[in-house]
Amino acid sequence: MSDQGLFLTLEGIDGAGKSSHLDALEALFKAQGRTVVRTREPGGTPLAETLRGLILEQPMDPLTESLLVFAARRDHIVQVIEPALARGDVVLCDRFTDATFAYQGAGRGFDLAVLSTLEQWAQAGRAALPASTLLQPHVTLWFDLAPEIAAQRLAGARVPDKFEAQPVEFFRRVAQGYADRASADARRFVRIDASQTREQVWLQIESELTTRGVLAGRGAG
Ligand SMILES: Nc1ncnc2c1ncn2[C@@H]1O[C@H](COP(=O)(O)OP(=O)(O)O)[C@@H](O)[C@H]1O
Ligand SMILES: Cc1cn([C@H]2C[C@H](O)[C@@H](COP(=O)(O)OP(=O)(O)O)O2)c(=O)[nH]c1=O
Repeated sequence: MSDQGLFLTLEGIDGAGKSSHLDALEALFKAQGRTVVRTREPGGTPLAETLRGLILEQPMDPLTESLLVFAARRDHIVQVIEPALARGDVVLCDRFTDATFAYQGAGRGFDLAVLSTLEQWAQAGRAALPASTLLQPHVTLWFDLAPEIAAQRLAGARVPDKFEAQPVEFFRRVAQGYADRASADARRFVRIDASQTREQVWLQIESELTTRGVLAGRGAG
């Protein structure tokens, strides 16, 4: 029997601490004999990484931002994510469509129905799934942290990009956007209490993945 691919995403507001666990997650799956494709959004292909530079640095209106995010995602899905899942790999992706609904939707206040339409268009005509089926992660680790704490963690940690420079009110809306996505899809979302220490956060991740059978063996998901 061939392995099934596993699509695992990490989400949360900037500074929630998700990037701090990518190395350990990759090592965890590799130790189980899985091939891991580690990637990110916006990005993950040469074209999408070019678009990432524009999205993170250039001022633009919310529709332009959404179109670029979905253009990058289309390329990423077609070139990287679907082929990896078809091979049976673990796709470990730092952000995916939930981030668009949280940042462009809740954060910027852009129309959620238009985002849903763009989501469908960005996935139209893909080989691996029927046209009516949207590619979604199997599991999403949602790093939930109060925006004030995230801002404290980020202060001085790195040069802020366009999003990280937003005021705390923006991140309150983004956090609410994630909470709404999580309650609408409670089976997929795993809430991680990101206010704890790195070690405690990691223990939560391991425990949740084990409980959900994701680490139970090859092909789980
Ligand atoms: N559990 C934690 N407690 C305190 N600081 C943390 C924790 N996790 C990460 N950090 C620090 O917070 C900052 C943001 O973490 P990072 O992993 O880059 O967040 P994200 O990828 O979600 O934006 C970094 O300086 C990191 O070292
Ligand atoms: C995927 C995605 C990211 N973003 C934003 C969220 C983040 O602020 C930024 C990049 O995310 P991230 O890679 O987490 O940033 P960093 O490398 O600085 O930790 O892009 C959107 O606004 N919409 C999207 O659809």
